Amino acid sequence: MGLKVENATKKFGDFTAVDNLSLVVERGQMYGFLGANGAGKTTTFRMILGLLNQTHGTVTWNGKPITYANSPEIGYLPEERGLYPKMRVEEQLVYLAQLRKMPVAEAKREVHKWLERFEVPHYASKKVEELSKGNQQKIQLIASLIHKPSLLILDEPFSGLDPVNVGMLKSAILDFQKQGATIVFSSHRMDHVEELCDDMSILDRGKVILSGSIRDAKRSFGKHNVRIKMDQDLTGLKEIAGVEAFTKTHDGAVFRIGNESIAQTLLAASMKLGDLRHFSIEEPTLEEIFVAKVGKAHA
Ligand SMILES: Nc1ncnc2c1ncn2[C@@H]1O[C@H](COP(=O)(O)OP(=O)(O)OP(=O)(O)O)[C@@H](O)[C@H]1O
Repeated sequence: MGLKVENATKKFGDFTAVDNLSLVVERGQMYGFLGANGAGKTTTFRMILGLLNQTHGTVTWNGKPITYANSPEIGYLPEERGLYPKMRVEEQLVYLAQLRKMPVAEAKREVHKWLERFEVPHYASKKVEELSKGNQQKIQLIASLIHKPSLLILDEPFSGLDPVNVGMLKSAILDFQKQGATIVFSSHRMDHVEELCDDMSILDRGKVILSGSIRDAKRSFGKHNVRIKMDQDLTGLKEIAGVEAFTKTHDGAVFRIGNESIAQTLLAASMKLGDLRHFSIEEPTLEEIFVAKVGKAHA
């Protein structure tokens, strides 16, 4: 059960935007969908939602194809956003909830609950076009989940938001997952995906090039980062055999190593330079894995 995409392919003329893509998202999971610009994320979402017909393949939600009948179970925050600029916020959200079979009184209660939660209760009677981009995004998120869907698909939900609003939307999405929803979201921000998801897929030119748990991806990547904080210049240590990358930071440096034994060499060498304030061996970040995998696929 859950969301199952099997061998989905989408061609636009001769161009294959999504190529034989398969993925499974278990019920209750928060799943990250990553890929460079044009990799095929939005096209995949549109196929899942039935907004685009796939050239081949099948999509099911809890064992059934997604059709008009089960569409109230689904929520979608589209990349191109889809609010009516001239319509007032409350009127619009209630209308959208009703389309997904929610009774008016309940929809009104939910609208006010969400506007309060997002600290914009006074926007209920404003037209969408009067709101800033970030505040429109809050309304768009409310529109996608007000009817309490069991599957929520979010295309870049945090783009264009300031850090306070990112935090607000993240916590709302996490709470929604805790209530049992299955959530799939795309993002170019690997740190958001790392923070929120256990599992993910990385898409490149329409194909899945890495998928599974983020923890496994980190373990199998076989690289570590050594972070050293000290006042002395650490540039010379990048010449140590086994150091694959070196990044200066405001308070020291980070060294990428392919073998953990190099960490001991770095520790000994840095202690010779002076007083060490901090030394740690860190897992690779999802961003490093993404850059390495997508870069390798293009080499
Ligand atoms: N209607 C269409 N007709 C022709 N080509 C299309 C159409 N929609 C998308 N494409 C192409 O399919 C590819 C995948 O696009 P898609 O929007 O799915 O990528 P994406 O991963 O969502 O990108 P981004 O991160 O930039 O939003 C792109 O090369 C795009 O130009």
